[in-house]
Amino acid sequence: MDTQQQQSAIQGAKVLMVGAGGIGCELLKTLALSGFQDIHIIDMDTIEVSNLNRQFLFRRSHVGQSKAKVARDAVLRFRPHINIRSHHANVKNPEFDVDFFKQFDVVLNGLDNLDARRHVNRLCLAADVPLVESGTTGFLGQVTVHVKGKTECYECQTKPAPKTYPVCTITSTPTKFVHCIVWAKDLLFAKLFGDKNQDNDLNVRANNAASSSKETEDVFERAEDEDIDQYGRKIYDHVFGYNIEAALSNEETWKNRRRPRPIYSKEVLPESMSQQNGSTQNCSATDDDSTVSAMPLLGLKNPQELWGLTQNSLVFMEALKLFFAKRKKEIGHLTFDKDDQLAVEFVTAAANIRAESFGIPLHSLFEAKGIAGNIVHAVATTNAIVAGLIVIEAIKVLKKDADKYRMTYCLEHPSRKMLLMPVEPFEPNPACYVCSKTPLVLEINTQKSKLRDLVDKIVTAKLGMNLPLIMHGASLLYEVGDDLDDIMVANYNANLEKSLSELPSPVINGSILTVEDLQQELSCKINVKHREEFDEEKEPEGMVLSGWTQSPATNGESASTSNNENEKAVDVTESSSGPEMASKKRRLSETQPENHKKETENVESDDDDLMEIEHPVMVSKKKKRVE
Ligand SMILES: Nc1ncnc2c1ncn2[C@@H]1O[C@H](COP(=O)(O)OP(=O)(O)OP(=O)(O)O)[C@@H](O)[C@H]1O
Ligand SMILES: [Zn+2]
Repeated sequence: MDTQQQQSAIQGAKVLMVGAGGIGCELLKTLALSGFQDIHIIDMDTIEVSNLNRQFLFRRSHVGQSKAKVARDAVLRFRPHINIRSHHANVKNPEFDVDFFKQFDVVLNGLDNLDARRHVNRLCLAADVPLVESGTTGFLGQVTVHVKGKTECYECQTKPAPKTYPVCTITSTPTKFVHCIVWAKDLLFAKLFGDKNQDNDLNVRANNAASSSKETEDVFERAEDEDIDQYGRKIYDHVFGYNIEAALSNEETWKNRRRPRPIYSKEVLPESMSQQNGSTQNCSATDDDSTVSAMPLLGLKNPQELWGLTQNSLVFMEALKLFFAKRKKEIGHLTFDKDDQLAVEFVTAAANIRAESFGIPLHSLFEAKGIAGNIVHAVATTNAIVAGLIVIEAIKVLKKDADKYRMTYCLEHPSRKMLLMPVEPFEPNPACYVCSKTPLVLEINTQKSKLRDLVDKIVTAKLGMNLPLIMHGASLLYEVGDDLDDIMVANYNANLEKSLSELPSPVINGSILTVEDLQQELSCKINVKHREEFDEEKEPEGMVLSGWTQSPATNGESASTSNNENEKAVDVTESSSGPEMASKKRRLSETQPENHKKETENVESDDDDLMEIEHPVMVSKKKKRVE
């Protein structure tokens, strides 16, 4: 195809871009400059100050406005005659159904979360529209191409589960700062300011459980007339003092571990907090409650500075008071948000006090925020490179140049002098439940587990279904939708509370469930296996879903790259702790079988196990796409 034909393919194409953030801004600009003329953008977010350093289509005056709309307007200024439509909405909304997707020639993802990526993958499969998927994490990035029936879909390869920590490490025996952060944000912050009804393992208790000074259930409740300073000290003493003492009384735990030190407020805080320069009373009446912060009240300016125990204790108290004084209405509904300054201050301080107690090095607010928010600082250049690669692949897709499709990985360290590693796409995984409709196996205690557990932990969390429907034989057990009448809703709600074996159509060992999402046009079968016991640490969900494996046929085979210099192949494996590639294996492709050469390189991973990020997934790439 000559340049003229390529240009007309570009000009005639209708493109959907999902996400107008770091990658999206670059992508929209590159699409417009490459000659694309009909572009839809979906983004659900508004612009934040923290976006401005890299999302260059946005200015300070746009803060609070729709990303999709502002991005559109910015590009129309230098390409006024092209057609750009913006949708300030969640791509999971029902209006973006299969018919909506069918109008596009290609869909380009610039998203930042697995959930939305999976949803778009399913709609692209259902609408039979090619998808170019992307992601970046710092210096790492990737662009992959997914064409139904020809290449693997986005979900053909299992994604590494987010990093989790054993409950007892978090509640009783932290050894790293990240453990203290998880405790401060998921347990303490959630207990104080989040939904009170949620289960919470906050209370560290000795096995005899007798030594906690108070009825733990009551400690976190603040009585109407309770003085806020008293309340703050009570929480402080409970979580950093009594609970540590209670834990210490369990001698077994500390046989081979460093013993933590209980810390009480009277050791570190002045008798009266009003003696300090910080006090909520000093807050000016004009303060915007949503941006309220403890740091300025305590004369703390530099987020990169390391605070000592006393400063952390003061921040802890001050932040807690500010939540009650300024953000009372939100208490009971808050979840930790890395962009919520007061929440970050509270979590940093609490994590540091706990770290001090356990002899773990303290961290600055800046560092703590990065850990708590799973932040890997974005690199604008990686986004720009990835956006360019997306457009290159989109053009190949439009030209139907299937043999030229490439998945490209941006590496942090050169490998054979290359920072961009192109790999041929692979064929669909026959064991993929999304594109190959392979049945799944669920091991579950059918007598104890409720339908609600199945819906929450498997259908929603694992299978990523938005509007699920669950059937057993001809019996409809559960469905979600707007058009259900009251009787149906009541029936389904009643079913949710029943154990699987008590359902109107009992689900027992050997039962086969059909789970569907009508919006995603996805249906899969689940073979149920009854199992009595689950390992609390290793299988905390109390059920195990399997059957969705890497394609067995793909193991050990190589893939050729586009770089014909040596026809190399890459086998990129992600480290369990994050996006760093633990090892990269390259070998000569099938085109040079007599020379099968294998080498492994280690790429240094300089991060610890601190992230649970949703990031580009670098997995083993093994089998060539069917031509
Ligand atoms: N379900 C969704 N529907 C529509 N847009 C989405 C959805 N999920 C994520 N996005 C958008 O994808 C974009 C991802 O961009 P990016 O990774 O740069 O994140 P960000 O939120 O802009 O930045 P940061 O997370 O670093 O503060 C965001 O603008 C976000 O609103
Ligand atoms: Zn698949």
